[in-house]
Amino acid sequence: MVRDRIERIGVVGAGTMGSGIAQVAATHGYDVVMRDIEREFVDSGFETIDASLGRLESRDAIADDPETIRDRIEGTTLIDDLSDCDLVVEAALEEMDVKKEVFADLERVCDEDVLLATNTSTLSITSIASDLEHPERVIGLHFMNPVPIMEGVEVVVGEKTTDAATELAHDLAEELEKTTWEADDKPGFVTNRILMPWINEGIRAFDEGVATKEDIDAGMELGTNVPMGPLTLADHIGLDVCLHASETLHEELGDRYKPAYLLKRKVEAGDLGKKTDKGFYEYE
Ligand SMILES: NC(=O)c1ccc[n+]([C@@H]2O[C@H](COP(=O)([O-])OP(=O)(O)OC[C@H]3O[C@@H](n4cnc5c(N)ncnc54)[C@H](O)[C@@H]3O)[C@@H](O)[C@H]2O)c1
Repeated sequence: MVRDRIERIGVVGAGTMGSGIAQVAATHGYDVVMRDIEREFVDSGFETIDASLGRLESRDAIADDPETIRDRIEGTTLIDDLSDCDLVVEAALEEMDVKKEVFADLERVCDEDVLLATNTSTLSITSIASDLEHPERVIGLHFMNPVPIMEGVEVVVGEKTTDAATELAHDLAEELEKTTWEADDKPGFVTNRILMPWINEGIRAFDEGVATKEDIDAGMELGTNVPMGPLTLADHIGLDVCLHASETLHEELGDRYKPAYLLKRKVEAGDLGKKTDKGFYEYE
């Protein structure tokens, strides 16, 4: 059973992602409790939120004024202040020990029917929930950076996650005007499994002198129609976050840089994509 009447949302971590999630939830009328371990991190989260709301207001992109939205967010350093939340999203450091500790604390302070979501980029939802009494209400709710701007949210379903928890995660993301897709609890899910080798290859190409960093980014932007090249995107994500994600994937998946077997096979079969009307998709 998960509670589906959501009024108050807890956010653990007030960094890049946590502050963004708190902001988006408050923008959509939810009361939010944003928790970090030190007051200075909570304050810095509020600074990020103020700056972002200011930019959005100047573009007429928010319905309420920034102050009204900000007033819906309560900052705290105490985990117990999350006890009256109807749902919690964890966005603390990308380290298994930290996540496990946070979820053990959440299980202690939150009611049994409260959905506990993690914003992890690569760590296993099943592992994060493995020491809990109620792993069935743990799910991945993987927001993208910057949260107020990016439309997509990846819902990651752990071994023990119930259908009701999965449905609620999709519903909440949609309430926040996001569009979801679902991934199984496999390393890197959909996004980072594919994105991280791409970013690492961009970094290697730069290091090996294939082109300047500007030309690598321009090549990928103009040549493949992505909005940002790998080096610019890595800077936006945070190089530490990229490193953690890459290390997890490396540990779990090994060498992912060889061409995929299915790619070779499709080429040999003459299924070259749009130009032959068939690649991974079919075209008219
Ligand atoms: N940065 C991205 O582009 C991005 C994108 C998607 C998902 N993520 C994931 O989101 C999570 C957060 O990433 P981020 O970029 O916001 O990191 P960040 O370093 O900006 O923020 C993390 C915050 O968590 C706080 N924290 C650490 N331990 C805590 C605890 N026990 N309780 C409460 N707060 C604690 C830190 O003090 C820090 O303020 C990670 O799991 C990351 O992999 C990041």
